Amino acid sequence: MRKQVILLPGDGVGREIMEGAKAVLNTIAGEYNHEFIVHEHAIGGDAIDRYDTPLPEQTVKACENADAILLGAVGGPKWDGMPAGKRPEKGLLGIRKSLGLFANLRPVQGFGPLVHASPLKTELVDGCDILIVRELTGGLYFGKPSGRSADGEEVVDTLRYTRKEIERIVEKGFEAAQMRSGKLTSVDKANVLESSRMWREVVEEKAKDYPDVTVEHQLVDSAAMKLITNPKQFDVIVTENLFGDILSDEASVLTGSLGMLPSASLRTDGVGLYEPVHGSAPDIAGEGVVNPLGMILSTAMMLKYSFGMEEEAAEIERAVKECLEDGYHTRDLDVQGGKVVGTDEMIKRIVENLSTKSISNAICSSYM
Ligand SMILES: NC(=O)c1ccc[n+]([C@@H]2O[C@H](COP(=O)([O-])OP(=O)(O)OC[C@H]3O[C@@H](n4cnc5c(N)ncnc54)[C@H](O)[C@@H]3O)[C@@H](O)[C@H]2O)c1
Ligand SMILES: CC(C)[C@H](C(=O)O)[C@@H](O)C(=O)O
Ligand SMILES: [Mg+2]
Repeated sequence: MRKQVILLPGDGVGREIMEGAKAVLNTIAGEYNHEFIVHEHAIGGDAIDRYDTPLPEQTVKACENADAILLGAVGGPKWDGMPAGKRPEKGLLGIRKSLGLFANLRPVQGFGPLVHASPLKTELVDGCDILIVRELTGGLYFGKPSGRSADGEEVVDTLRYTRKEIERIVEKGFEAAQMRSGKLTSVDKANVLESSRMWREVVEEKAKDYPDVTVEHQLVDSAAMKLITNPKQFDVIVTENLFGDILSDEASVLTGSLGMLPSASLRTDGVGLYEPVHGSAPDIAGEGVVNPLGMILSTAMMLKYSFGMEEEAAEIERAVKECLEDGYHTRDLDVQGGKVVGTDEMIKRIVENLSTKSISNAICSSYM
């Protein structure tokens, strides 16, 4: 297969982890006789520095014409004082919105040595397999009005959803639950927010179309507590934009590191943007210690969801798993008895593992 992939390394550790994605794509291309035509474009702070905007027109055009997009991370203290429209994060929100990528899938799995890396008790984490389905192009992130009054003494952000926007993401949640264990937890704040009350209504209506799925509603505050006290009660969680953002970082604790989580941002056709859940990690950028696995697993998700390359994706997941089982990990993972290696060494080991194909033992095959 021949596929066009746009790389958006972005800021901070973004460029370091993108090396992992590139190395893995190169290896898969060689092993399976694919051709990945990659072009790099600017986004975030990098784009502000070079083009005075976090989302240059040429970046949007290239992404619109691509088969899929890989993104590292955006943001950092260098751009913290920028006005709202010129913050690096605007570039990320802008590309999600302009491509209509409303469905954000964030799988969380405690597997292999990761169950010991988590600060939670092993028996709580062992076997955890959760998919967070986060709405990505609505809610507080995009509602108007948003801003400050002229005297600077009042601020407003608007939480807005249309019924249609809720319906399409809730459907994704049901579809995912149907393909997995058949359990869907819808997370909202229906005791306070009108948007959440409509969300609940939509979930109830849609439930009639999916009689094989068991639905549960949870309020976001107690759901956040249960996520780390009894995580195995969850399979698919469907929730709105901001709740999904917060719950996914929290859920990363189950894996021992925020650096482990991949994500896919999708719409109804095959085009997607794939990025790790973590940010630009300015505190460790440039040190060569960042965990590249969230980015590498995001690359696997791209192969699976955008290109239908199930076997290739499973190979990457196997290589990651085996590398961790062999004891190699970056320093963010607190695995007793393991060997701490830097980012480059971790990438090198994954590539070596990939080149020695063995029976597939996918860790992420049940994403959706
Ligand atoms: N998708 C994105 O581009 C994205 C996501 C989240 C945050 N951000 C941006 O990143 C910047 C920093 O935000 P933050 O510090 O709150 O969150 P962060 O996710 O960048 O970092 C949080 C903590 O986790 C650690 N960490 C994150 N990823 C890691 C990895 N792969 N390996 C090892 N350690 C890792 C960091 O060192 C830091 O201590 C902000 O500008 C924020 O807006 C961007
Ligand atoms: C950087 C920021 C805009 C982004 C979000 O809030 O969506 C990030 O935290 C994420 O989780 O992808
Ligand atoms: Mg986030």
